Amino acid sequence: MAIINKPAEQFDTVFSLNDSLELSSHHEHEHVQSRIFKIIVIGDSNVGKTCLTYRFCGSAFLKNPEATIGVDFRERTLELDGERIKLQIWDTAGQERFRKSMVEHYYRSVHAVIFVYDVTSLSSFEGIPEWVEECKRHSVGPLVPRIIVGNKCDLRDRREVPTSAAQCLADSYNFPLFETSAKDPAEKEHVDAIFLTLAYRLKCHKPLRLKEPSESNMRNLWDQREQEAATCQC
Ligand SMILES: Nc1nc2c(ncn2[C@@H]2O[C@H](COP(=O)(O)OP(=O)(O)OP(=O)(O)O)[C@@H](O)[C@H]2O)c(=O)[nH]1
Repeated sequence: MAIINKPAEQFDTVFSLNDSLELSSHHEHEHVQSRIFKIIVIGDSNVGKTCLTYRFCGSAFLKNPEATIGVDFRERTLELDGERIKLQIWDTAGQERFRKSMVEHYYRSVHAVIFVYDVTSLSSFEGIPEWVEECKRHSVGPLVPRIIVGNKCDLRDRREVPTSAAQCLADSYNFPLFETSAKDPAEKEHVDAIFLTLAYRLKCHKPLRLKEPSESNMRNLWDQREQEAATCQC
């Protein structure tokens, strides 16, 4: 199952699997400039944020992911209607102790947000409003596109969050809702659709060329992440 709703005023283009679309690795055509968009993926620990981003950027299902410490960066370049769009995806840590020093970085200059919950975990779904609040506290404005994603739909017998409840919540925020599975290979296109929906939305509404974060900024973040991993007591 993929796109559940599509409120027109929030998302005037929702990616359809029939749209013609070219995807390319970011190693190709390095000389061609792309517009770059930062997307953060947030939600409770263990809901599958890493697996979803890995599925989108690397195609496969990541079998034994470790808890994210700080942040992991992945990116994928798309060609949409002849324009190159680079999605820089920030896979954030769900565990509070691994987020602490990074939170400000997550939200700085963010272009879109994906909230993830696990359909087999009611508490992860009930946590979504708190994640929405956290975005607000960090000044993520109302025009920043947001999507709610229910992951792990392959675990049909263990579902705790009915689609109707999720739809209700999504409607209350006027965010699109997707349900999918990072694990089920048949859902790969639907995982793509989540990111592509955002890419289309960003492409159509952000005409400015955005600056890519400098190499040194990215290095600083990585250094911070390494330090956190080294001092972690777990
Ligand atoms: N059955 C099933 N398991 C999944 C799916 N996605 C992720 N998992 C499993 O859920 C667990 C957590 O996945 P992660 O992607 O590491 O979760 P996360 O949200 O990034 O966790 P943190 O890094 O702690 O925030 C792993 O054991 C995955 O194998 C899915 O779609 N279906």
